Amino acid sequence: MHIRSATEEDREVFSHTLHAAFGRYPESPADGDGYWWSALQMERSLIAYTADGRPVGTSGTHAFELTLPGEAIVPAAGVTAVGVVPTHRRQGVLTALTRHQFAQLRSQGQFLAVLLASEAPIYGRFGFGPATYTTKLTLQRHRSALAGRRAPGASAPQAGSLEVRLKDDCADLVEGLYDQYRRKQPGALSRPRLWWEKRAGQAPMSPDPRYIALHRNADGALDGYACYNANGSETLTVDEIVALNDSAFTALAQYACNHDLTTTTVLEHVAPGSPLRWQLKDFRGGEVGYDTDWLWVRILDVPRALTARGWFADGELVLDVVDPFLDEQNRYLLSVQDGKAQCRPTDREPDLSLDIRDLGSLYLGGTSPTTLIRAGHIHTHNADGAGRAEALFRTDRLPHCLHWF
Ligand SMILES: CC(=O)SCCNC(=O)CCNC(=O)[C@H](O)C(C)(C)COP(=O)(O)OP(=O)(O)OC[C@H]1O[C@@H](n2cnc3c(N)ncnc32)[C@H](O)[C@@H]1OP(=O)(O)O
Repeated sequence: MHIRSATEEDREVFSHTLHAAFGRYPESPADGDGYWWSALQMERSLIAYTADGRPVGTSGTHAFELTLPGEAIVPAAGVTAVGVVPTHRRQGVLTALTRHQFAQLRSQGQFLAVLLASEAPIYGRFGFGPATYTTKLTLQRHRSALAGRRAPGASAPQAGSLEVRLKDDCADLVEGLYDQYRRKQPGALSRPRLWWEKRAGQAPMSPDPRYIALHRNADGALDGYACYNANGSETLTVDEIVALNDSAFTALAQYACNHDLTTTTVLEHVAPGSPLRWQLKDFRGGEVGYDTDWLWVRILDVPRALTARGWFADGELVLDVVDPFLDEQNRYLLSVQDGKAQCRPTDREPDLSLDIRDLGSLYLGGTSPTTLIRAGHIHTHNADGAGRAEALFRTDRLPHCLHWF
């Protein structure tokens, strides 16, 4: 087997090999806009060939920016289009593609890779850990009334306004709002221009017909949108609500739940920690479903990764990090002061011993160290290691990623 980087001329071969891996016939010729793979950059993609020249495996990366805790924005390679044709599975093709890809990424100075996993058991062995989570909230219209604010002494924000547009009539506003939102939201990815141009991915970028409810604050400034469709049924489905503040999110959710001729509203991609359920008069009015992992993180350079994010408590922790896939083991002293970290090799006794995949899970602040200690994945060497890790990795806002790729 040999692996080589693809070129634009390989797009058709790449697409057919990938689709064969999924057992799904391509919906259109490989160059068709409006399909998720049209935003793939061939020069960032790999193809694996058998010794006799048959293409059997694919993988690629998107050039994303990822927002870290503390609103640090860093490059992240979005691993995608991973597929090995059924006749060549379990012979190490993906393993070889991933080794090749990580070597390339490291040689380019990249320190983070991220992905969405088609199946959860695939990627842990390569050092990826689930780092953001998502839920689907289903609300019955008759149980979705809001309770109103009750914070003693706090004044209610001034009411904003809503406007309904066809998605294709306000694509530029939606793109701009998403970009403002993702820069503040830990765990969020950029949506590169190419995705909007190619109408790649899922709504609101894809050509699927949708309405957009735009929200403006009391001063008339745009601060959120909901992308939705009722499709003539009694269920209104909201693909995503993107809001620059909680008031806009609440107003858009309330709008979606109060739509005439519908009985049920499904909010896809509600962030863990969203205040919405707490705002309902009936706490059980929202049924949580599809509570699952979303973005997986692979750290390729521990010191660079840990010093890139913002921190919210001072402290020190010695981490013994094993990376079985890359056959590496290193011990680091992580010291945080005034929101900034230093991370250096050390020979001090460790506080925690952990696998690189578990460090990936902790990295964005969406997974508690205590949970992974209790699960038996992280070993703590002293009585206060868990508490110090908990205090150190905690963030001001839980990470969330809306982007599908
Ligand atoms: C980010 C994305 O693009 S997600 C999309 C991933 N692609 C798909 O789901 C398409 C359908 N599946 C496939 O194409 C293939 O089965 C792949 C890509 C998931 C795996 O490719 P393979 O070449 O078979 O993987 P490879 O042989 O390198 O396997 C390495 C190890 O992972 C394990 N493994 C691979 N796939 C799976 C799986 N789906 N579930 C559990 N274990 C798996 C193998 O058993 C092997 O374990 P071992 O080292 O203990 O023997």
